Amino acid sequence: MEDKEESMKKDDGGEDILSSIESSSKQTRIFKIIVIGDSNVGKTCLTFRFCGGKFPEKTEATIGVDFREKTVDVNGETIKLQLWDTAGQERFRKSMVQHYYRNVHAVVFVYDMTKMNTFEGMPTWIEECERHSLSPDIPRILVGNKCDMNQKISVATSLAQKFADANQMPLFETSAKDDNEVDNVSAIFMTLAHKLKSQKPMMSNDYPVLHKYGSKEMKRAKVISIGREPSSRSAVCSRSTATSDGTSCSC
Ligand SMILES: Nc1nc2c(ncn2[C@@H]2O[C@H](COP(=O)(O)OP(=O)(O)OP(=O)(O)O)[C@@H](O)[C@H]2O)c(=O)[nH]1
Repeated sequence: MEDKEESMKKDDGGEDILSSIESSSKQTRIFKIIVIGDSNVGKTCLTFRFCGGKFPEKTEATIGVDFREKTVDVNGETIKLQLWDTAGQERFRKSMVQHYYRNVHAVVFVYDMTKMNTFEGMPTWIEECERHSLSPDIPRILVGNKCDMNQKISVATSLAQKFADANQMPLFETSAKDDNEVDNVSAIFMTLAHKLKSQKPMMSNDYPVLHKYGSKEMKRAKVISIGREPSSRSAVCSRSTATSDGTSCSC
């Protein structure tokens, strides 16, 4: 004879309830990572490379924020990284800045290895984080981008490493453009994912910002062209590398 409880499950939809309780307890954790730095350093290209797997053929200056997500596996747990690719240009940031810094779990600071002024701007970006009350304890990573342009590098690794050490963050030197650097680009975000895994969860239905500034609003906030052409340079990075544990070395 069929067990009474078992028959109730089937008759009154008990099985569905049980499985929905089970699946909600396994909800994917979501972590918000902001990517900041001066205009033109390659923030959009880095996030696109990580989430879309390739270098975008054409990019335009970001207005407000652009938004990408990637689901990754960290030691058997599926977590979602929500990347906020912010505008570098002051005039395109103003109205959105408050939103960037809300509920942030990690920060990626990006400079262009061929432009010293973008590296010199790093303290200002750190100060902006502090001004918006970001805890100094949240994981942060310093990224030197465009290492493929090895003839034009103006920010020495030793200098960047010193700055990274002084600010207690790992340094990655990489290229969003160079296909050989794809693993290093992933390593930036996977390093953060590993650090974040041990942190307090943010469940998908606890996260209104995802919906408000996600799919809908982000599409609207997307970019207009200011006529920037994609770079025509192509080079093989012989310079640097980053490893998944967040270290950086010169080769
Ligand atoms: N050579 C080279 N060019 C790159 C690399 N990453 C980005 N670029 C180029 O740099 C320019 C700016 O890239 P974006 O990703 O739009 O820069 P951004 O930091 O998002 O700029 P804003 O949206 O204005 O803040 C584009 O022409 C890209 O093609 C790289 O790794 N190597």
